[in-house]
Amino acid sequence: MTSYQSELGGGGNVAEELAKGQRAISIAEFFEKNKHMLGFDSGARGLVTAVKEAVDNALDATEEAGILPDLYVEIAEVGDYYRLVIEDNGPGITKAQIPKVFGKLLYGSRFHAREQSRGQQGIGISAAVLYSQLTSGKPAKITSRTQGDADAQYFELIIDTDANEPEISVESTTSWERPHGTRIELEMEANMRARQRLHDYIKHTAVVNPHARIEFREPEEHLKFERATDQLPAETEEIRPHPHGVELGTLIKMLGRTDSYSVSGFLQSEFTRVGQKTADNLLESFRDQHFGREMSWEPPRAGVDADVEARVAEAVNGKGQAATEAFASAVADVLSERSRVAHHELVTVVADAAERTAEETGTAFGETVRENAVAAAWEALTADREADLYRLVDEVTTSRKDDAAVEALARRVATTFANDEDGRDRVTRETLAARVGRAAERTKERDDVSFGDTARENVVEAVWGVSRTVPDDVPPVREVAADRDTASDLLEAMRVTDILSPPTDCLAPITDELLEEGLRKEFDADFYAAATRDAEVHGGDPFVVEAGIAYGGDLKAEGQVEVLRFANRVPLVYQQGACAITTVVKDINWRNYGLDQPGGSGMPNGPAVLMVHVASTNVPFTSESKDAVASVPAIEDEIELALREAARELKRYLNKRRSLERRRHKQDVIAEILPQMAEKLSAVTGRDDLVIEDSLARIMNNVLVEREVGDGRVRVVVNNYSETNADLEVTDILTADPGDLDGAQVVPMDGEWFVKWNPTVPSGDRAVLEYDVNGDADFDISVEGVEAAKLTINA
Ligand SMILES: Nc1ncnc2c1ncn2[C@@H]1O[C@H](COP(=O)(O)OP(=O)(O)OP(=O)(O)O)[C@@H](O)[C@H]1O
Repeated sequence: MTSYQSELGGGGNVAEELAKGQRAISIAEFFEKNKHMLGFDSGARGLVTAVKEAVDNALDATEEAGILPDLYVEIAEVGDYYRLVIEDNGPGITKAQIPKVFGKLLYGSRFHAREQSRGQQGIGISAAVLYSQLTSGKPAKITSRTQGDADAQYFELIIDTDANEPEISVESTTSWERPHGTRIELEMEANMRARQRLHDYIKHTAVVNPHARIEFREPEEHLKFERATDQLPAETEEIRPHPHGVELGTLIKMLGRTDSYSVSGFLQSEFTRVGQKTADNLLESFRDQHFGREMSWEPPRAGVDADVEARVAEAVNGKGQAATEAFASAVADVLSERSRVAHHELVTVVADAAERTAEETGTAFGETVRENAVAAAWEALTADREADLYRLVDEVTTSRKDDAAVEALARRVATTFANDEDGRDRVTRETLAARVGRAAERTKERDDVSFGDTARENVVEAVWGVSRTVPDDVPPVREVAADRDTASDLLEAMRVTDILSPPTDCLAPITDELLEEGLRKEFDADFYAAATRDAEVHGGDPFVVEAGIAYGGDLKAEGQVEVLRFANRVPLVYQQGACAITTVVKDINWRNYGLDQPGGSGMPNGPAVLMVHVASTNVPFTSESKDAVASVPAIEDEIELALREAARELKRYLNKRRSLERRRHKQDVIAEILPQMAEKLSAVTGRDDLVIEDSLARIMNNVLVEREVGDGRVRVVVNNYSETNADLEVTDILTADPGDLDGAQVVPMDGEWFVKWNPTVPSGDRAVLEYDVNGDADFDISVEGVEAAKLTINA
């Protein structure tokens, strides 16, 4: 580093020297030096990232255009470099846009759109171009043809990193066999050390995009993933942000930009799920946050010392006795009917009484008289705050509390209202909690009685519950935007108001069925389960988490389970350890769900694959390379819930499997002992051999199916020794025609007859299924509706 220290004593101006070297840095220059941030840290990884960026874009573009994707990905060695070609059958890119899309970082169509897409920042493919030009010095070659165009456009370009602008070397038209789509050719320094990851990425992309056809050719292998469905993922709609989870800075920015004058209009036009009713609720909460609520008090009973009527009458001057009395009694009458009255309610009561009295007596009660009347009545209402608060506190604190202590606490809280200069007994919830807290501390110090957190919270809740939201007008948008505290009050109101979950038509989850289907296609296991959660919100963006589990079968039994991570249908290949999905997997106690987990935390072991998909209009990644989901608590919670949902099914399956295994073991033991006992018994008693199948089925509480054949009559006898009713499907396959049968379905097929019954056999009961056959016949029976381990067939 250049040192200016020696110059300090010489009167030189270091800041000015430094200023000479200070200049703006273009984003392209920045990433040229920091390519690892975009996932281009090595040749092996660079290749995976470039493929990923181009394939993600191709899938986004085709889906957006409603086209079933047909992709071709080729990696070939050319001299010292690798050439990467990616072709899609998407809508193509217009001639004017091609240079910017590929030759300018941070240029794209998705950054400002609240809609689920693989691309987010407009940096991916231009970063691949940058990496290729840096390592090979060769330009990117782009061919693109839009629908209906006779020719395709062809460009060769690099990025001018000083300016972050495209530098075009070739611009022409060309013919191309694809009627529409885009072809990208990049040459780069690379290697195939990450072959497995590359294969995994393509394979898993095919799994979660069953509507795509992907052909993948690399130096050693040529793979084709045919499409499994012609169904495109549900079309997504762009949405506005959801009020839950928006951050303060964003809110202030939105307030500054909106054309709305009123906060209600702003909320309704800028956010999703806010209609008139929700906006009203939200404003009510905003008022509570911003102005505080007004405490309401029980009106004094008529005739007592604080008589409202007398006080009001006293406060009125010069209106004549009759009118004054009529007015005072009108006020007192209405108040006496109310259980509680807050200051602004009193103002209305007085105004109404004034209007009515004026109509009846012809005497007008102007502003000053009304104000005096309000002040007088308010004095009467608040004359004994202490007694009122005592009743509230007493109701919500345990009966074990000493009466004097409750009184002391009530008195202290009452004093805070009395001392408040506002005079309307207005208080925010936060201030109220602080006041109750202080009063409780005092009561502890002075009276040695403690009110714990719960008691304090109950008192706050009781007071807040009887306090009234004020009718004041909320400030207009421009005032909210100009004051950080007011904006923060609005934000808090947005957070606490119940608002319908965001619409999910901006998201395209895989769905639990397809997720399970995908796992089945990919993994040979014994058990599969999947769960899709309802949409939630983070930072104003909706998201859905899905999880799937495959277990057993051919899955590797030793070592840790495999975790497949997906974000917006894109497999995440790198940085597993830094991903919120991994963290959540490790934090779950998998022993509860029947998986082995040394030490009770960390990655579980065993023959299982865990799959998690996070779909959102804005997936928060840990870095620009989009390899790992960031630790956002709302998302982590949903990942956990989705995994647990699927894991509960795994647990049920494993429990059942274990109990069946135990049963099978018991049955094996009995099956071994029983014949020996029967033999001994026959020998001792000298009787014929005993039929033991029946006994075995009875001991094991099985369903026993036996066949008896005699004189052309076939009897299939079903004995249900189990403890539950059995809904069975019994199919007898025979080599002779049984003719038409009552209660059974007969289907002839290739010289065989399938006779099918659907009997329901109650627990402890039996069913007899009969038919006739002519001549000899072979039989083969199959029974569905009861697990193999609980079935004994003797037929
Ligand atoms: N194959 C393609 N067909 C049509 N349009 C494309 C294609 N590839 C890229 N685009 C357009 O170019 C834009 C920029 O792509 P880029 O990969 O740089 O960013 P992105 O996909 O929007 O976001 P991210 O940086 O997260 O990948 C896209 O938003 C899209 O509009």
